[in-house]
Amino acid sequence: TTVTVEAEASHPIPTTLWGFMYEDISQSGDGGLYAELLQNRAFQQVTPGTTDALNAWEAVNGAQIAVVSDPNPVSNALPNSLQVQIPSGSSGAVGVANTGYFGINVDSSSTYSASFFYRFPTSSSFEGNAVVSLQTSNGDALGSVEVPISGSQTDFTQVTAKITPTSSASGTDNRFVVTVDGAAGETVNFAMFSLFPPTFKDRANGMRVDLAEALAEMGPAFWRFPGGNNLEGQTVDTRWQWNNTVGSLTERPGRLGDWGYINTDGLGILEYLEWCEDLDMVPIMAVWAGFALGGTSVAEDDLGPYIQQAIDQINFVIGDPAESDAAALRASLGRTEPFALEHVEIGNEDFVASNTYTYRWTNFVNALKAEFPQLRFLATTNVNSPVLDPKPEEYDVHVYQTPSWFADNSFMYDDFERDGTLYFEGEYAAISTNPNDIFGSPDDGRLVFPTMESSSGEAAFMIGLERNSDIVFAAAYAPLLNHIDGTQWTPNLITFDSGSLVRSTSFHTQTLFGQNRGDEYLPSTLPTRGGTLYWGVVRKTSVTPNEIIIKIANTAGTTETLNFELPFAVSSTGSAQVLTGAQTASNTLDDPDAVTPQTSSITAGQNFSYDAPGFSVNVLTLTVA
Ligand SMILES: [NH3+][C@H]1C[C@H](O)[C@@H](O)[C@@H]1CO
Repeated sequence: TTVTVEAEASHPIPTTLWGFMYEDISQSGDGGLYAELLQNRAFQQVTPGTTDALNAWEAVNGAQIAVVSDPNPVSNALPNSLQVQIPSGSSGAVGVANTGYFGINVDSSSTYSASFFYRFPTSSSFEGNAVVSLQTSNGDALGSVEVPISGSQTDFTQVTAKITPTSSASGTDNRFVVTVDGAAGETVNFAMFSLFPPTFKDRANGMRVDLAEALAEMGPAFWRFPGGNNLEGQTVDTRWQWNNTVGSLTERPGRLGDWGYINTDGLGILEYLEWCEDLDMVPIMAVWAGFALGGTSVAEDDLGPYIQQAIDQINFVIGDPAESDAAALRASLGRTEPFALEHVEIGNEDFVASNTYTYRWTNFVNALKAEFPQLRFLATTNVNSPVLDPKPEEYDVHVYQTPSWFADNSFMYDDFERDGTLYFEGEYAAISTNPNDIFGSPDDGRLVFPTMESSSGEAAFMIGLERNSDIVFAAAYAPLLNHIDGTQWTPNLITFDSGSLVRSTSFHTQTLFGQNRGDEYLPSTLPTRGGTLYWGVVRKTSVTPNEIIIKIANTAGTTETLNFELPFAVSSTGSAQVLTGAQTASNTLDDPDAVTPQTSSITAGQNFSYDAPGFSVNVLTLTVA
């Protein structure tokens, strides 16, 4: 294959092109990126007296434990507490243990911040210590600290403690334990426990370090949040609501998320926005748009309060504290300056409810555009179907398909009319090798981890997105994260457990694109539509001398030779970063580095040839002479 490259750029490449779609799915947030180690820490949204209410909690040494609706709760947002009754005649350390999110990683090089609220429902003369410890599941102490508690305390008060383990655990089957001396035979109510390891950039209430660092490696330019289906709620009342996710953790009620587990909302709108700044990402923020996933659409005449909530949400992000209560709330939480915000998405995947989106879109966008004329709003129905008023400036397009679909549709946007509309390829992934059952189970073709076949297919598609980045301003693989022990969707970019993570072959593909961006697109001989070999050429003008970056995807199993003919001289040697492996090669938690990008130097020059291995993603970097 001969590839002739033009000297004149066709268009600038948007800085926002490669980034992340995030939602709390498969414990991506709670139990994942959000660093809180305790599951069910505050008994949010559970029914007192039930077994489920005690999820992740166990009695220690004979304590009688139950979640109760507390007559004197720690807050109105957290009405439940854990009542621990120590039978008279007990002896030794008696209390409760939390098993975390399928385990707790304990590293002796870390100091852990523990806290809980307690009160004695009946005043007592007890004066003693609670022992707060990290233990292996068979009771070996890893670290512990004592905190004084008093029977005179009948209103909730918070105790905090730092635990520095004296040894690291061999695995993650560990527990957080709070006990008192059983001889006292007391009853104690506990509320909102918490256990944090060190966090990314040491932010309070922050992110798990290894996951945050892996995400940063991909060089993302944007962060779409809070969903995805998890924005929507199965019902109107359980939708994501920005104002329930801000302020003190004792003021956040949590909600039943759309993926079947309770969201603490400890990772809330302000934490998301600060996270965007920590990774130099622009937010693409969604507002709830009147449709709940269970099928309810709010009637047009009833949209007012929800539109106001969206206006408040946006004002929390960019408003003037002197003009808006929501912006004043932001300032009261320490952030006077507005955040950067340009794109607001109206709903999620409203093609499932396009019959009501026609009026929901019109009402939301007309109101929001009037309040925030500088913002651009994204529609989430199929492009121009139904026709929407006002005509959307931007659409969020999603596709989950087979690896070959992605190669076959690398030219999808070449055929789009250039009418000023911009496109966000907001979710895409090759998820199954079975075209007749894309969303099926692993024994019917569904991928559990990405493979070199799926990742090279995605790369072919991404090469098309980059060629069409005059109208495609952003694109994200989805979903981003999953906890191996609490997954609702595969494959994912990063799979993790309580103590480790794996960078999938698609993670490496995203990194190869995110870390090798050009500023402008150089047209070249077009790949064959429906073929198996794809390439694209960009120029990086932000460095001197400029760099020419050539991305190549080979979605077939055989090596392909490309002969490049450049319109100007480049250095005689260049670098090649190559991700390649067998068709079904995957990185897994058991073998996290089975397939990793390899960098080597290549012979280059104005005319040179390059052999792209079978099932490969290649990035060639040349220096203009
Ligand atoms: N159903 C998919 C599409 C939706 O937007 C996401 O929440 C889901 C997984 O990424």
